Amino acid sequence: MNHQSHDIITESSSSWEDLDPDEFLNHNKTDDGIDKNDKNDDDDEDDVNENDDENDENEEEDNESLTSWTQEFMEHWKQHAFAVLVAIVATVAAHSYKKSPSPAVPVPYSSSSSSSAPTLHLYDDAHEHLHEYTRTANITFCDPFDSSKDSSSSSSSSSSSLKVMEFHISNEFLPALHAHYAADVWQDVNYSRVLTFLEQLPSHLQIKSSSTRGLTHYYIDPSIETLYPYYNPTAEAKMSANGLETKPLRAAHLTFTGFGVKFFNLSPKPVLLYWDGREERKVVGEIAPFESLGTATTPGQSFSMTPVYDADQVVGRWVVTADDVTLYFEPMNDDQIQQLTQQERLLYQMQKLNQEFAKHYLIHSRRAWLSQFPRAFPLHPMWETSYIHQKHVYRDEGRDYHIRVESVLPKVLTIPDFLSDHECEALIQLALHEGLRASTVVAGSQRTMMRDVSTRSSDNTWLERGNNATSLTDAIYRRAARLLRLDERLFQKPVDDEVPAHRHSIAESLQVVRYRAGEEYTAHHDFVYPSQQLWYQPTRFATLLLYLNDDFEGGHTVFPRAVTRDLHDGVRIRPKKGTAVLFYSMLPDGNMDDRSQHASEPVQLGEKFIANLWVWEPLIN
Ligand SMILES: O=C(O)CCC(=O)C(=O)O
Ligand SMILES: [Fe+2]
Repeated sequence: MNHQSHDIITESSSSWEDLDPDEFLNHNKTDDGIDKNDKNDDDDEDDVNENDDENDENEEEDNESLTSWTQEFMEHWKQHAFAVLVAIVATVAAHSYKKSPSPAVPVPYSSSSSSSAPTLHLYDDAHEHLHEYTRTANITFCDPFDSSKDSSSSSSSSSSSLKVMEFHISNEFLPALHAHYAADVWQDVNYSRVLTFLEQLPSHLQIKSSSTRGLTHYYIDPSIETLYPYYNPTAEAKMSANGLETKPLRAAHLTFTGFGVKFFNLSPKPVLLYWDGREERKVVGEIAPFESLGTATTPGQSFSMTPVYDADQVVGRWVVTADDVTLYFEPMNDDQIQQLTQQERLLYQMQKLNQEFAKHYLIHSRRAWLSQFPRAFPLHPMWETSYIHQKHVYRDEGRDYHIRVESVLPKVLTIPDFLSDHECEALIQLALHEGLRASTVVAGSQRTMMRDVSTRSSDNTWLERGNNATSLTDAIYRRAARLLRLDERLFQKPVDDEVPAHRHSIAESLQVVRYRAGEEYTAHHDFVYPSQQLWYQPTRFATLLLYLNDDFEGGHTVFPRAVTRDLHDGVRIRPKKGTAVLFYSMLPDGNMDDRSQHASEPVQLGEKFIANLWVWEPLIN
């Protein structure tokens, strides 16, 4: 069985330093021969409560197997050095899987069909895309004393948008790191085993200094020149007093100033987060102890926090700016931290570990870390978005589909004629038949749904695949899977009572939305912020937005933060019946893409119909 190596090096070793980034990136995909414990893959689908029950039942058995597990864990880490060696070989083969193909020299406005034929990722069964999953897949650790080489500068690959980065973890947070590695060995989907056996979590790191050095990769924003490879500064030169001056390319200054913020509750009590308006405050959501909650906002906005059961006692207030978007409610002093239960202390440390990583990520990438460390890089493939207006063509069921890159930062692509007129009309009829209800937005770390007309004023309904006695939705799911280059079986719902459940889905039901005149969806992100206790860190990875009509005015889809040379309002897409918009909410380094923020402008006249198909990574929550 394949399992990724856990790359904590306790003794001075130069082997990892010699890896180039490609090797480093993939060397976790090593068969190190360690058997995982008995947890069946089918457990992946269990929800949190089911897992709790199962854990109670298995507690005795678990206690017995703990010693052998500990040995296994020890063995596992000892084999590290060997794993690295094997990995160097393995990476050559694995190279193409994790990395986007080397960008060919861009040819402006031409079809690049031959280089972009879709490779479908087919699996023997629908779980296979997770067989090698570990949460720590893309990090590795090394001896802090071995500074014989400066890893951060040595290994960046010109063909890759990912660059090696070094980060440091204070030793006080090492138990949290051990917990994540233990979760990998246990495949502990909700950390219930980790939290039950935390006294026995092995601590194998013999660290002699005050911090541990780790390595991972971060995504580098392509430069503005990269986005316009066909830009000719000489052709656009202008006359000045001293003669001809070439015009450098500059990114347009954006009028929209919004961004995502993430609030952390580093206290053992649940709290409520509020958005403070001039006259009233609105609940954004509840944040469970040691959990977080994110939302989209604008500079100068005030947020406040109260205990759940005392709305008058404000315990924190923040006026947000784009420079500081991860905000902590951290009321405990050292004594209070010591008084926490062991479970609470571990959860606290896990958040502190994430915070420490986030600082390093920000320094390197200049982006806020909105995911939870450790977060594996996305397993799903992404279409190459090397430059604006790049084109791809792929063939599906006997016809060509043309893709055009609308934006690189964020990654937005359009596919005209993805649906036929007849399919668009049939989907609208199906939705009307099902009945449309007031749209809601996700709120709180418990992810409850709330109506908020000031944000999203539309109506919607959900169309399940196959459950509508029609092959229409089924055909759309199949086509969407092929566009995303994913096995269409990953888009199937588990069949009720199927034992063992051979399927799980990474796609939500199709959501048909209707906007009437005046209705809109203000700038938001489609990704969600998963609990730090979820091993898979499930979140929305990509959105496929389908325009079902265009006989209305207004209602453009806007990416107000898209980087271009001249569009101050970002990229605006005029709805066209049958066109699909595909955009990614994640970056290749596992971070959420803050720039993926988007909106539906108000409809001015008539009614706008769209369908959303959300695809999750690495699986649906
Ligand atoms: O209607 C649109 O153009 C955007 C819809 C959207 O962003 C959503 O439903 O999440
Ligand atoms: Fe959206």
